[in-house]
Amino acid sequence: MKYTAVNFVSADIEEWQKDLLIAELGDIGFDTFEDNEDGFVGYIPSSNVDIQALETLLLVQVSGYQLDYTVSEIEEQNWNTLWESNFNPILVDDACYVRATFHQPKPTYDYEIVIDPKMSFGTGHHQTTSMMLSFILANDFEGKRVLDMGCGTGILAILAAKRGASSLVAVDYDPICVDSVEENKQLNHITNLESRLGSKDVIVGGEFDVILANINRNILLDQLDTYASVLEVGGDLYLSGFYEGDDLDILKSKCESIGFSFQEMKVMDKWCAAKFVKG
Ligand SMILES: C[S@@+](CC[C@H](N)C(=O)[O-])C[C@H]1O[C@@H](n2cnc3c(N)ncnc32)[C@H](O)[C@@H]1O
Repeated sequence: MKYTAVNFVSADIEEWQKDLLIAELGDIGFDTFEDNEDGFVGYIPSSNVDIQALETLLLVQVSGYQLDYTVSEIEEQNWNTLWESNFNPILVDDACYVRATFHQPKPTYDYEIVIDPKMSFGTGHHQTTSMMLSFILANDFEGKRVLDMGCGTGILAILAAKRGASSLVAVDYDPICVDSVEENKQLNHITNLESRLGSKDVIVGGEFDVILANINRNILLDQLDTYASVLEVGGDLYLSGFYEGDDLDILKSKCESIGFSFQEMKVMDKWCAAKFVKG
């Protein structure tokens, strides 16, 4: 499988510039980013990218930051070895230890998740994943039917399973992520998790008590009506992948207009996560 990479060639690219690039490329489906020796790179499966949208975005937006960039296609395999050298274990809220297969187990913590992310997003290192894991740790999942939309590695569904969820559906439109969920559920001995390839179309008609969706503002806005149609009254909706401020206000007002009430939000480095309940 081929990936399209946009490489921002600058040794001293600022953190705020990276955040903006993540937000803007995220709107057209980029979800994997990393620093490398030449600068900052965003990746997307080539089959998911609209090259015209990408070129327009780079021309109109990114050139405004005066950043040089190159666009290229890479093979998935090249990238797999990169994350392995960069992935350190991470501890969330002193309770959930996330590690790769090649790290030593740490039985000291309440929950341990073993992840083999390959090309998928979701190791707990990104602020949005970390805040969603915090929500899962702090809320009741016992006996709940859970949907993890935009599941990446499946990390959120895996923690929800370990917190007692009765059944889980993990959905991603990227086949690499679906393979990754299958692999990660074995690594974590999870037997009640079903992975599905697709998007909001594959959940129509479903019934869930909890929805977890860490994607990005525009995709969430597009999918909220579907979430409302498959979530039970009183069910919990956790969203992330957007910024505090305007993004949050826009999502909040859309949620409230379709019957969700806002409960709580978390903010980490400008990223935001929010909990809503269906009225
Ligand atoms: C930010 S990652 C989140 C991964 C993981 N849930 C986490 O919290 O770390 C977003 C994921 O959503 C998927 N995605 C993006 N747009 C989607 C869409 N329209 N339908 C389904 N999945 C989508 C991407 O492939 C990616 O795996």
